[in-house]
Amino acid sequence: MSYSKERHIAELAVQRACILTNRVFHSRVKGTVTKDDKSPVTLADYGAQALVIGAVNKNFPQDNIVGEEDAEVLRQKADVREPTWQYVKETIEQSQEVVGEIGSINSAEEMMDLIDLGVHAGGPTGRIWALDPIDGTKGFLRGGQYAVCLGLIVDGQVTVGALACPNLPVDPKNPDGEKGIILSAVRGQGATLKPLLENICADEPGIPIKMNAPASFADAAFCEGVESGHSNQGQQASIAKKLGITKESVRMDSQAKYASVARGDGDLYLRLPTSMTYEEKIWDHAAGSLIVEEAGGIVSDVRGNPLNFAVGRTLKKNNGVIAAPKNLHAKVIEAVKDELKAVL
Ligand SMILES: Nc1ncnc2c1ncn2[C@@H]1O[C@H](COP(=O)(O)OS(=O)(=O)O)[C@@H](OP(=O)(O)O)[C@H]1O
Ligand SMILES: [Mg+2]
Ligand SMILES: [Mg+2]
Ligand SMILES: [Mg+2]
Repeated sequence: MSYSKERHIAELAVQRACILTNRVFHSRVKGTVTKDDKSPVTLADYGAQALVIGAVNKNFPQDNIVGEEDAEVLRQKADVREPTWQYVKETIEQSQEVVGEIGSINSAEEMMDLIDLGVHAGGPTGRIWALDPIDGTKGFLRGGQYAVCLGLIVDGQVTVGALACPNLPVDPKNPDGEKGIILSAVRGQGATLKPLLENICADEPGIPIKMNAPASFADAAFCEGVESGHSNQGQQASIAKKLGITKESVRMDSQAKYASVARGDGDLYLRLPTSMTYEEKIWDHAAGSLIVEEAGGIVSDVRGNPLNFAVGRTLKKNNGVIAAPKNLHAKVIEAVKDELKAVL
């Protein structure tokens, strides 16, 4: 199968969601709510989830969806529901040209029902879309990196991925220049990049991207997360030292890290667990990991095993994530295993 329709719809869906997230970012009211796990969610996360699921459901009504958010707060709190609905409505009005392809949403009730289609349990069979409506919500709130991330898992394997990164520069050599890129991939067909424009433009073909293949670690740069609670930065620094990496790490939020290594801004992505009981979520890695693999890299857990997307809403068979060029991955895993020998 070519999966060209799935890729096209995924690209349109994440682009439309970014119109909403951008509007919310530039407004005073973000409607931030703290979830049970103490992490933040904003009305932009809810609005983006409704818009993306609307697009998926219109085109692939039989498919299952695993989305990070649910509509419980919106059903209880009119002061979160109403502004979210206003943003969703305005975003659809502002992107009329794609309503024919990715649909409209006609009421706050319908918006909440769409958000709640993301409850699927995941698993080894069938077609399952994994959606992170805003990955890096903390980064989004800080004005840092964030991403709208959508992956299609077919019989347990990530097969299509689209990643919109509104705050990554179009030209990495000009970090203060124009911002916003969209990356996508289909397994076996490579990964591409194009600018994320204000007016949705999905017919533009993307430019194929390739990861770097640095000859040695002395030339390599690694990226890691910003939040010290999300990955073990101390151990990451120690691994970098063991490998002979001399450059400072680049810290950024969200799957923008996968995007950066996929297009060659950086070479490695290290995400060592802060706790061996934390289960990474499939929506935090589906799209990004496929894009890195299709750009020529290897993505694994800290033991070197492939990420297993077939076991539910989390990657419970894995710990941590390592993304590296093919020629360096085995050496990185050796250093990681040495660093973690007390717990592995
Ligand atoms: N303890 C722990 N360990 C690992 N990961 C965790 C943890 N707690 C939360 N999360 C998830 O981290 C997601 C954000 O990842 P980032 O790469 O942006 O983290 S970082 O802020 O750059 O460090 C974040 O995704 P969003 O909620 O979509 O922002 C969470 O799903
Ligand atoms: Mg979250
Ligand atoms: Mg996330
Ligand atoms: Mg999220």
